[in-house]
Amino acid sequence: MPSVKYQRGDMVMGRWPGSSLYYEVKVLSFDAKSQLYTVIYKDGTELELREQDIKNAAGFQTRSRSRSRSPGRRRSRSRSPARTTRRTSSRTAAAVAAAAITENAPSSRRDARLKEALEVRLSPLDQTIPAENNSNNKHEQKEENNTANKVNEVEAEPEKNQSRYNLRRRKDDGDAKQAEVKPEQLEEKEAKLAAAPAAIPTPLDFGGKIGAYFWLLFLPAWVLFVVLQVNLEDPSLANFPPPLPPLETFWDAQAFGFVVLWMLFQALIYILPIGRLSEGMPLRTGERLKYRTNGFFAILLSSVLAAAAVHQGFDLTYIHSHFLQLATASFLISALLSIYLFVRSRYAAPEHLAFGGNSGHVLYDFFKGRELNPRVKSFDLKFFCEMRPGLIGWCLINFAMALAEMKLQGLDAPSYSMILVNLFQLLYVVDGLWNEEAILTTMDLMHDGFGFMLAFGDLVWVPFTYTLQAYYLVSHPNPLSLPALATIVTLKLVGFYIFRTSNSQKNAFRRNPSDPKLSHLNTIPTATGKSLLVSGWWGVVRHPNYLGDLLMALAWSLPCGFSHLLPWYYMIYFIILLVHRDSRDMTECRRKYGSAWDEYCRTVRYRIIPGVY
Ligand SMILES: NC(=O)C1=CN([C@@H]2O[C@H](COP(=O)(O)OP(=O)(O)OC[C@H]3O[C@@H](n4cnc5c(N)ncnc54)[C@H](OP(=O)(O)O)[C@@H]3O)[C@@H](O)[C@H]2O)C=CC1
Ligand SMILES: CC(C)=CCC[C@@H](C)[C@H]1CC=C2C3=C(CC[C@@]21C)[C@@]1(C)CC[C@H](O)C(C)(C)[C@@H]1CC3
Repeated sequence: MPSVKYQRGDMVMGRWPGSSLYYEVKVLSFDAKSQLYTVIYKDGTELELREQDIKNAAGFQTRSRSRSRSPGRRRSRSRSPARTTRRTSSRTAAAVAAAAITENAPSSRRDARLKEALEVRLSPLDQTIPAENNSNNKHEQKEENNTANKVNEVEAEPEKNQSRYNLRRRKDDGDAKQAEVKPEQLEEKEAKLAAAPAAIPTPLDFGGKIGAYFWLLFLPAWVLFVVLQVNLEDPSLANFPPPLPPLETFWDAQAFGFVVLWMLFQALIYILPIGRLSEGMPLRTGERLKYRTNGFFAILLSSVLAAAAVHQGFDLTYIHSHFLQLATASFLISALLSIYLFVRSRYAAPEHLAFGGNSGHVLYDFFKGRELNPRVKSFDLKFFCEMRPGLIGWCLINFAMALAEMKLQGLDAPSYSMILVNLFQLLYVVDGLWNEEAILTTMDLMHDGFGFMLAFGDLVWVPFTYTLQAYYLVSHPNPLSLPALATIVTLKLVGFYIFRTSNSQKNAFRRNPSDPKLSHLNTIPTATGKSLLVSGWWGVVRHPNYLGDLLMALAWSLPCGFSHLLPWYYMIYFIILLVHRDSRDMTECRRKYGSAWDEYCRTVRYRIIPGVY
């Protein structure tokens, strides 16, 4: 080692990056080029530190009980960033370190330190991950996991340490004078580190606080607008403001009753001990929740119920004639549910909140959702709402629109356009329910809190705006030529193929990275222990599933023709939604995977449309 301040073998105190915690470490080497020391903590964790993050052990006061213990040794009372246990399993070291600061620093210093902590980058050390590992079928052998579990392995067998991390600041923070806090003063607070990721400030999505006000007002207003438009002979954006019906027409006790009954019926099916119990992805706490994935059974039973109702003489066109009242009832239920979710989240343990789910802005948190997986016993509210009442309701409403079209147009059978829209969307929903387990690896289930956005999205937005094409066709017939029909069907099938195979590929890989069926795919390892697919569909664009979904959306609008913009609403909304979702996901993945994500983006250059975007 060249002549530098600390020599190989020196026992010194190393600052845990982004925090004011110092632990005893041994210097392993110094890299003159990067000016970084590689140090090893007592639990076997290796990090790269700058000189100013290292102090002579002599400068620290000693107390026999705990001073010289490494983070990994303080079993009983504290957890260190370096030795997060399974309770904190999916947190990156940077996140943990950031949480440490929120707990330890007085508020005046806290912001500056948090900023610094969030600028820490976690990336794999090149020398521990040979270049050929980067992209040649080396799926990680274990269940996808994380820093914490790796660290646990390290503790058990330090000599087999495969998980080194290189923590560097993105920007040099110049005068980062850290108040030294003695380790023993921090023990109790450290114990809380595992629990506080939601407290880490993350950039606010959706326009932040002001955006939340806007969306809370705009989304219901937009649903009202389109629902009122679709009834008009000539729906247009220019009809603004639309003629509002009298206030009392919005409320209909019977419609409300039907919506409640529908929800209860779906809830009943959900709790039936029929169908698989699937495991969700590991949570921060290391826990894996179980989900009853009997969605396909639910849609079958719902179809039987619908058929029985028609058979018994129930006129399903009621749904068409009471659309506004049913939408109002669903809106009320989603609003009540959102309030319940917000209130219960105040009592939720911090580790149960979504990352960034505690911004401190009441309205923003209410909108975005705080709790990640709110459950009443084993009843998972987010999973249920996302997959059942709204999604299956969407098909029921479409079917009712087909009946309404026949009734109003005096047809013996629904039009081709109506049949296409019904079949295409039914296929989409049935596929989603058949592959219900795959939703457990989507953003909504893994990252997003459950609040107004999703409650309203699932219970109002999906059933009452995704059905607009069918509703539109009831009173705006659009005959289709055979070539047009064949083209639309082909488009739908191509889109569906891309959508399904790419989603299944990712889902299978996340569930079992060493699945032999995927062994031909190349991957990039990340410091979290998870890898990223870099060939197959996920090597074509970064969101192949969005591409397939967009092609399908196109096939849903085409049968409605080009006379009005309204049936194209879904397509336009969907482009905006997916582009925004892609950028949210990029931010989230960059946070999680650091330089490995950048490498993925360099390798797979386009986001959704190859060669275009
Ligand atoms: N009809 C509708 O209204 C909507 C439909 N959708 C559809 O739902 C489906 C799910 O969408 P969504 O949840 O947004 O996104 P994805 O299913 O694409 O999930 C994104 C996550 O996948 C993982 N990932 C990203 N890149 C890779 C890679 N190269 N290799 C392995 N894993 C990777 C990351 O999570 P990690 O690494 O943590 O596993 C990332 O956060 C899509 O098909 C979408 O089209 C979505 C929204 C609305
Ligand atoms: C503007 C607003 C209120 C947005 C909320 C967005 C939600 C409507 C969507 C977010 C992700 C969704 C997914 C589906 C439906 C729409 C929402 C809830 C989905 C269940 C549709 C069926 C698919 O097969 C799917 C399971 C992949 C999909 C998952 C994401």
